[in-house]
Amino acid sequence: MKDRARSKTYCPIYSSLLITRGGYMSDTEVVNNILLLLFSGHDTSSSTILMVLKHMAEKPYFYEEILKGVGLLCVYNTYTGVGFEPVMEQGVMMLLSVLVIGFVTLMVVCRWWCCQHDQKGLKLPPGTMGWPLIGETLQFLGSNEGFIKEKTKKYKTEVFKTNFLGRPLAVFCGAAGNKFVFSNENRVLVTTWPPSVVRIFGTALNTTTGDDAKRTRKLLMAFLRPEALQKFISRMDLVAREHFRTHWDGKPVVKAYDMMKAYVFSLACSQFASIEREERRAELSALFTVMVKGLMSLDLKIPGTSHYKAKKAAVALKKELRKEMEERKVALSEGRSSPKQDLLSYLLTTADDQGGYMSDTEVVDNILLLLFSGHDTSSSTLLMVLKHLADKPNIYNEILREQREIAQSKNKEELLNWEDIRKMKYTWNAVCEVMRVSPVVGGTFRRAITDFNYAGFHIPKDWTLHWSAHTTHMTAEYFPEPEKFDPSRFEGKGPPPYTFVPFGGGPRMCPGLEFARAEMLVFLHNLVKNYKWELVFPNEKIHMEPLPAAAKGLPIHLHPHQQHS
Ligand code: HEM
Repeated sequence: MKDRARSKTYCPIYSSLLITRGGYMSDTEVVNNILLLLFSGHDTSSSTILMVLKHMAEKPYFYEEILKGVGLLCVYNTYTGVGFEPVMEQGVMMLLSVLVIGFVTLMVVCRWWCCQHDQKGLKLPPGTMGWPLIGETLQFLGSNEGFIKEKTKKYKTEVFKTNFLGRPLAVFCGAAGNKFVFSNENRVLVTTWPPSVVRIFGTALNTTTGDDAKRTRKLLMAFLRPEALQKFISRMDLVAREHFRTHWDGKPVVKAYDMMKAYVFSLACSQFASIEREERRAELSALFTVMVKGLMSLDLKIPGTSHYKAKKAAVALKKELRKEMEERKVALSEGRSSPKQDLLSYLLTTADDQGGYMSDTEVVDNILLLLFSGHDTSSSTLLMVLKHLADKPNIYNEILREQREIAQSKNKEELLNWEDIRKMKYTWNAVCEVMRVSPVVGGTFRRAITDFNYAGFHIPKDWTLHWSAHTTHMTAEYFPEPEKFDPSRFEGKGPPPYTFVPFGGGPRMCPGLEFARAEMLVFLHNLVKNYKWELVFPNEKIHMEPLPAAAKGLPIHLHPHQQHS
């Protein structure tokens, strides 16, 4: 509060409220008093003026009395019913009109000032706060990409403000905005999620900050970094081959999105918790589908609503994962499981830098988070890849050429290895181009932990902040002819830093990037070398749930290559 006294430029209306008898009003008092004054200003004076006009119309010598210099008394008397006779003259009407217009203008200017400046009178980013309570939540959620594009075009600034879920939100635009957000974690901002999401994930990495997050990330990265993943590539290929044998081979039409979800979830189950039985994975997957669907919905605490169902599904999932964990502890103690078997064993047996171990709750919450991440992100990205490749035969043919070369360099039974993944350069560039034009995560949120300035604007503490992939990816300055699909953009050094951000950036960057890259490339290798495809419904609707999902499961006609040739 002392800062307020130091500020030289605060709004004149606010200033008297902020400094009183050597102490300061609390923020709540300030806001309540401003509300009271605006309310009083809104009705009392206008009602009085209304009465004046009414009496003027009825009482003839009212105007003369005002002219005699007893205006205030007249107003009072008029209000209390003491009578005058009407003498309506143009001069009085003008005087009153000026008063009314002046009053209304003052109110409008005050409202504008309050919207443009914070309590200290510092300049906030441009933008509108929408409707009371809901702000611009519906527009933001409805078309995140369109909303941000429109605002960026309108304000032409690196940051604009809006109101999301009843809270002020600053949206950072372009590479400079991304750089600021990704470089200032724990200094001026921290990652944030709605309380309903925090309650579901509990102690997992995405909901922790500061040293707790660093410690958890370090433990997870030991398992997810490229060096550690290398030995799992053959296992991924094995899962992929089995998946194609069971769900694709010999079928003329396949619901590709549903199948890809099953594939990535099988992999996550296998790599993270060695859950291998198909029926068990199906049970867990059904629970995940409910959880993911209601994760970001309003926490209404009413049975039947989607968040209520999501919470119940999360409780059931944690119960199942706890069972897996208890069985694993026994297996580890009896020597039936190795500490390196999968992520579950690794987290149970590996100490952090201080020699401490994750608690059981942390282990379960983090496995839940990784299974959740593995359940939807990569399958949504693959969905977009299949849609793009279906109508871009040139790109498909280049990928086929690369994948055939890799397949022909091995005998039929030999599984893929890390070196093969490294050779899939063109395929990865094409996937990157898909993620540029259709990123499945449009951006995430942070919270300001202190007041700060950005691009000449003041961002108050506790505001929510948002970085956006869509707008950056479609900026002609970074990606010439942004609408054109061109995988060669990623050749050589690729795009400049902070311009291509499908996995976020900085200390909160997606730790599953390498895992996702490997699982998507292994899948595409097995798909493209065997099949070409056509979309059954070329205009099939894509829903946001909250990640892109195909409304009908993306049915495709499969054309095996032998048939073609
Ligand atoms: C194509 C697939 C994927 C995409 C596009 C993606 C994208 C992202 C993005 C944008 C973030 C937020 C970064 C930020 O806030 O700066 C994130 C966070 C995260 N992702 Fe991924 N992800 C993918 C796959 C995966 C996979 C397969 C895993 C698990 C192995 C995973 C695990 C995580 C975790 C644990 C976080 C939270 C990190 C933190 O809060 O520190 N992701 N991901």
